[in-house]
Amino acid sequence: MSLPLTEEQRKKIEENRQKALARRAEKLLAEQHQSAGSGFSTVATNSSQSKQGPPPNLPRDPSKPVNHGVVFMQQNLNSSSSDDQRPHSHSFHLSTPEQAKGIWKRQGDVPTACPGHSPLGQMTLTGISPPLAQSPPEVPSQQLLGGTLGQGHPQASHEIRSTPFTNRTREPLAKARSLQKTPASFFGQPPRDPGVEAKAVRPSTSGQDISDTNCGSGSVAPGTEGRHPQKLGASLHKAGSSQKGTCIRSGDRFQVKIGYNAELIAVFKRLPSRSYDPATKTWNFSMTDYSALMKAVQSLPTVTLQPLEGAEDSRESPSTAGVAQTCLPAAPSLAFVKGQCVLISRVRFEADIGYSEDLIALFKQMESRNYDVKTRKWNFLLEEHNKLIQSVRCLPQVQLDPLPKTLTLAFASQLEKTSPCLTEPIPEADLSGVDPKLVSNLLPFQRAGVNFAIAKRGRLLLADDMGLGKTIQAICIAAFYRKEWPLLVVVPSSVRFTWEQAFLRWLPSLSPDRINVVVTSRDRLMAGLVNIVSFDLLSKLEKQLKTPFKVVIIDESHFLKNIKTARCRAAMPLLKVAKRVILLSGTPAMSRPAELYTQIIGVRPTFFPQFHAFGLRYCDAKRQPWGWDYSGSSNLGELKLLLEEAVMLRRLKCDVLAQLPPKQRKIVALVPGQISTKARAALDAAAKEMTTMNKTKRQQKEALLLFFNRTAEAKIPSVIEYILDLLESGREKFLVFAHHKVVLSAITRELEKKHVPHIRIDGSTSSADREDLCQQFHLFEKHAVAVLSITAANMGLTFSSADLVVFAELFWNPGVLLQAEDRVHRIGQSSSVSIHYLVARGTADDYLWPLVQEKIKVLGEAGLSETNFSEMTEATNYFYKDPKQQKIYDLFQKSFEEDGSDMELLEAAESFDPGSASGAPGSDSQDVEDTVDEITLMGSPVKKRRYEFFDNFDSFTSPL
Ligand SMILES: Nc1ncnc2c1ncn2[C@@H]1O[C@H](COP(=O)(O)OP(=O)(O)OP(=O)(O)O)[C@@H](O)[C@H]1O
Repeated sequence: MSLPLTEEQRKKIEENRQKALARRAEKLLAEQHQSAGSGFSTVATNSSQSKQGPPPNLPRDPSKPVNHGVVFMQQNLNSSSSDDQRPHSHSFHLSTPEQAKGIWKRQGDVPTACPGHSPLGQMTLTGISPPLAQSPPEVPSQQLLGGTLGQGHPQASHEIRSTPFTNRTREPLAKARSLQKTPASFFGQPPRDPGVEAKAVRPSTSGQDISDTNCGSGSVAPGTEGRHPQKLGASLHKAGSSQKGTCIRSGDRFQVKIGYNAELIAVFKRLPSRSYDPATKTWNFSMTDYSALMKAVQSLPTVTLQPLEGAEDSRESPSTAGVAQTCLPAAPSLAFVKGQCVLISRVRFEADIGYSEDLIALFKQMESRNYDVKTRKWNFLLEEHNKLIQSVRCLPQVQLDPLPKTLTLAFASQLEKTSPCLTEPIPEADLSGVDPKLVSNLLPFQRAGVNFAIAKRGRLLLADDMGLGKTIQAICIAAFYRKEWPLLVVVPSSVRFTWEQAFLRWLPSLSPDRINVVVTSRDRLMAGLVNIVSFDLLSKLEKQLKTPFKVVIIDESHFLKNIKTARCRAAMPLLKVAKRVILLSGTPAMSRPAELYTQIIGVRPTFFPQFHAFGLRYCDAKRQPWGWDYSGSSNLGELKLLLEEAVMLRRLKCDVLAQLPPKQRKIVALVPGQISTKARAALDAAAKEMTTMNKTKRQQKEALLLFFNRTAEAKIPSVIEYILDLLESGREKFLVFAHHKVVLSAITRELEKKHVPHIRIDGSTSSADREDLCQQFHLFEKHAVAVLSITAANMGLTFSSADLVVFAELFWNPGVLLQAEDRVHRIGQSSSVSIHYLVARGTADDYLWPLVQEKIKVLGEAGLSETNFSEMTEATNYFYKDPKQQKIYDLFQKSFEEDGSDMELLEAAESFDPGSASGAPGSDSQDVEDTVDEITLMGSPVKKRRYEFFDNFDSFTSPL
């Protein structure tokens, strides 16, 4: 076993070795000069050219021999720091700026023509990239980095792969790599002493060598010349055989992690700030010695040191700034990092970017800096955003994208502020010009909503949860701008008349004849002061518009989510020119942020003028073989902040529950236009029958029953349309009560067709099944509909997982209706319950509804009901006052109140067959089929089945 060498012995050996190397290098230099003089380039030069060919556009003076400035001088460590004494050889110069420019342009095409421009993930002698600061403007940095595939910062390399230059750079790179593996074969010579090879091609660091000229950097700024690339040949040899180590920053010093290497240790020992840590067995140095070390390492053929990440650092070592500039190969491409600023609160943004030492040094100069240990990201006050971005632009190896312009505009006040203020109070709007009835009825959160809208100058997306009273708020906001009317209200067709009722209810000052409900495409869109139109009719009528509406309300604005639809194409131009835009939706986006885009630009047309920019930031846009995929989501926190700041107001039911009544009832006035001609004729005939004189009591009741039954069949299409609108609006779970089997069947058939999960409970459902179905409904995850018979499912069942009940039909006994409502409004229900009564004008509903209201009132007076329907609904003026109508109403009232004859009526209803002219059992059902087929909502024929209304009869007839 031999004893380890002493330090002195090692030193001696090393010195001898260095001398030998220097002698061999000198010898080689002489040989090279000889061959240059005879018109041949160095071996390396020849090889390089022969493999890659001369650059196609490279201006070249054929009279000048190509010499790659090969340097053979042994580097003197003692003088390395500032005084580079290596000889230079410049036998090829670009003499004109055009030549230089041409070369830069060529970089992407022939990257290895300038081998030193192959940037590195780790610094070896393979060549050092020129700093990006030196890059001519027309050459993207990625292009310059083209040779770093897979070696640089992951993001940077990703960028490179996605550029068109990638393919062009791959081939030469592959060549270069293969050269690295087999340098000898590349040079067409047997392997040589790597040390000699390395030195043989060492470029000058103080002057311009051949690689400078090839890269067109003929006029190099003095301070940056040290960054010039090394010769390919030298690096190839070194990369193939060197021992690899890393420099690691530790406070204001750095340590070198590497295995034992005698040459290196000799270098270490010459550095004044050296210190050896026996615990970690590593050497460490002051930053002032960094550049000297790196330069010295360049001359060691057996060592490759990965530099400090992001090291450039003339700042770090002012005393050796000159050294760093001349000797230290800067590492812009090595640590190239790319990222973006992202908003994280109303007043702060974070830098979402990879690690860069320079960048962190810069972050630390920001007064408002804050490091989030959880996200491991730095964040700052918005007011420092512009300053930070400007400073980062000085770091060539960093690309930090600023916040998008839309955000800087939306948060302009925060960007300019000197002291942050989290919430600025929204001023109380002066509503003295609005009908007092409306203003006094606003709940506190609704009033706040109106204030918000007016603070936003009447342009907003009011996205309150369903049932929170968006209608009353929208009417109030629009009324605030009444001087700018006529007003346009665009709504789903099933609620056109509900809106009319709401205007009548809340704005008594508005004469009913000033309201224009557009029903057909022949109607005029601007006939009223308030014009209510469906989405679909709008797209047919918008051409009528000569002057734009200044105030526009869009109900269920998520109907505009698809920019390609006719409804969206019709509405968007109107919103762009309108002064006030009030969008209403309880579910502005049901599945992805892309759905919000049209609504955002509806409110703020200048935000994200290109959808693609929006898609990239918030929809995680990805390029696919077929185009861009915008179905994802990204930066949602920022999107929410942007919406809340400038576009949207959203309150959830749970936020304002204390202000809400336990039940909110709403009358939905169904569109008469949707009752087919046949159904209308049948209804008219039934109504006429009722008013015919000289009828026996029995005949009167039969006529009434027929009218009731005809009403059911006439309402089917509108009912189904309303249910589908609810589903489209994102209503998740709700109950639909109906009385006639034909209605229940039409609904379930449609739900089946649309694959909507649902259950059905009617008189034919056994007791055991009822419970199971109830459970099934609870377990449905997303949307689901329970289709229930008013009389068979109004008791004993709990559906508290829903908070909406829809009555597709009215029933003359309000007790039954209240019981049905309470399937949802019961223990276990934590929300305010919404109840929608679908009422069709010109049908039996005209009489049933006032009857129900009247009865409830009586019950209330008797202390038997807490509910007063008329206070909570719009349709208080529903009742027709003409004598004929009055007669029918009286008939209804009498028939349903006299001698507890519900049983008799129900029996008659049970035997109703919608297809029969008389309503008598046994007739075919062609009539109702035709009715429904006309609007293609029903598929199969309605088959008559026995109704079993009476399994709950006790509860039905018993008082509340
Ligand atoms: N301040 C109020 N005073 C009296 N009734 C109100 C008030 N606010 C809302 N309502 C009633 O509550 C019911 C629900 O209101 P509205 O239809 O406007 O809710 P919404 O938010 O539009 O719900 P959706 O999204 O389901 O359409 C209506 O019958 C409405 O008249």
